[in-house]
Amino acid sequence: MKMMSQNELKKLVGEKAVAWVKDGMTVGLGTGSTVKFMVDALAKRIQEEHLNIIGVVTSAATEKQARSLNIPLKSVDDVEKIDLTIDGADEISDDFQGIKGGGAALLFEKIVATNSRKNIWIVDQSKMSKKLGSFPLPVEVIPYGSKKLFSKFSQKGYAPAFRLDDTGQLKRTDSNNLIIDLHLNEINHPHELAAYLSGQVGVVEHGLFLDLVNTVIVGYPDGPSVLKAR
Ligand SMILES: O=C(CO)[C@H](O)[C@H](O)COP(=O)(O)O
Repeated sequence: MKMMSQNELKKLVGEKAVAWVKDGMTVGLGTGSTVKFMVDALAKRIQEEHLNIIGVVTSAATEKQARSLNIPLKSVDDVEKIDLTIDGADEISDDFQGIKGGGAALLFEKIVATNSRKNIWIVDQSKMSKKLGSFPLPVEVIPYGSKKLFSKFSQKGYAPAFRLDDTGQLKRTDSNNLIIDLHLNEINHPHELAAYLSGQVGVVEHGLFLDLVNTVIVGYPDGPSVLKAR
């Protein structure tokens, strides 16, 4: 069998996922390289099948792509409901908990996901793991007081690192916040950690997406596998 590259696996699941989109739906559009394939495939379906779809984006990057493909868009605040959100993920555990935010879009992604009736994650096989924690956990923080939060995380043994952009400057999110990545290796109690992080003043959001996903589409070299989470 021909080995498929990671990119080919991402394309496979991106194209597969748009089969869940039905005419008339409001669809949350995630962020990242896998979602990019999905948005391309969705635009193609909208055009070829004359579908009436409203997209709700989760980042400036996805907005730019969707607009360039003429996908009609609305803000999360201007739609009554989101039928379905299709997004990528950085790590998914056996029990379908997730880490997201590798693309620094976790805040809008979580707002859209928690306002969606159904959430589908699309990933290549490398994102699946037994237990969460091998992917550094992104925490979005406001700049003021961020060094204090950093010290707290350090004292707790979370091995924090401020995320940098391509030019070596502190990475700014779409909301002009900063990202602290926590190098945890293993997350044994994700709900407890999520509650702790949410309780810290200055933390805007964290990348633990718990009890949120309904369906995961995983790209394997012999084809996509559809897993029902809840
Ligand atoms: O959470 C995200 C962005 O904040 C992405 O969904 C996640 O990083 C996966 O990205 P990719 O499809 O490029 O691997």
